[in-house]
Amino acid sequence: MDTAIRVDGLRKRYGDYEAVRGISFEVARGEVFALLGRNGAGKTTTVEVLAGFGRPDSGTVRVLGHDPVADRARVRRRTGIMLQEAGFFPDLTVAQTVASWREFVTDPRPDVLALTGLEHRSGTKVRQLSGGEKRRLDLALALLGRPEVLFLDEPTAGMDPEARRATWNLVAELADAGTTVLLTTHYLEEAQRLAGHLAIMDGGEIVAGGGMAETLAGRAGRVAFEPPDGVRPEDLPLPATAEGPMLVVRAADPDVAAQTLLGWAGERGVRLRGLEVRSATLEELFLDLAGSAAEEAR
Ligand SMILES: Nc1ncnc2c1ncn2[C@@H]1O[C@H](COP(=O)(O)OP(=O)(O)OP(=O)(O)O)[C@@H](O)[C@H]1O
Repeated sequence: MDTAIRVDGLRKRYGDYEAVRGISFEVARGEVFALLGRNGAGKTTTVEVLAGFGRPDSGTVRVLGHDPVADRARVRRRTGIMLQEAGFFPDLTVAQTVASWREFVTDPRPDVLALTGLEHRSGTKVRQLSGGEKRRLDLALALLGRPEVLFLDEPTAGMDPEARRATWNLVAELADAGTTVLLTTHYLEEAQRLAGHLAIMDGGEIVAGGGMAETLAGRAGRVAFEPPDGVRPEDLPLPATAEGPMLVVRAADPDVAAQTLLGWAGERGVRLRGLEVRSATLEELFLDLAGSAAEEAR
């Protein structure tokens, strides 16, 4: 594998508290890798170490083959960073902000405001931008230097659904063009759409991870429908449980289960109202893991 990011046994503490407890993972070039986990899991700490803002207490990290602290200048030139809290000058306009950053970049990309849908806000002062627009400006700045590796820490937090989707498309295009992206997010749909690989952190450790498809494979999907009049769950051809107002069948292949149910319903002239068929989602995996972590803590 052509590795862009390598983390090996990384540990990082704040005083007595160990926020990252010996994690290892690799990200291939041109891949989107999602680092997921509850608040306080250690994601931002990991990204900050990779971005060269802090040294590992033990373990090693490499970005494009370099130590991000010892080779800071070299790594910075080839990476773009969007952290959770961007420091802007509130009285500069969007265009002035971009212009001031361009000075630090050789061969800056000219189209970053168009890419992030901010062209119409060029003349607006940063203090007047909405939270989601500030995230977009931060992303625009991260893209100025045509980075080979992009660190995106909760990039779409606060964005409206349209801006979020536009950002997903942009990230996917960047990855298609060869950019490596390390993404943290609390939007599991975002991770599921964008990332080829993922790691789920909890309490500073990686508790699940691997390829997105493999991680979700073998987990049950679900078929849900409103209970048909006069039908008891035990009459159905597949075991179903009541979840709120719906009956739910869990199955490794939900499409096949739905066909079985529809065939059964067709033969009896019964309608399956509100039918929903869904593959396993990352959200379900995440909630299962969070549930088992909470149980272990008890
Ligand atoms: N500068 C700091 N000093 C002390 N403790 C810190 C510091 N930064 C983070 N922590 C603690 O380290 C742990 C991991 O924090 P981190 O920000 O890496 O988590 P996270 O997974 O990014 O969370 P979130 O989803 O809320 O952004 C948390 O318990 C946090 O309180």
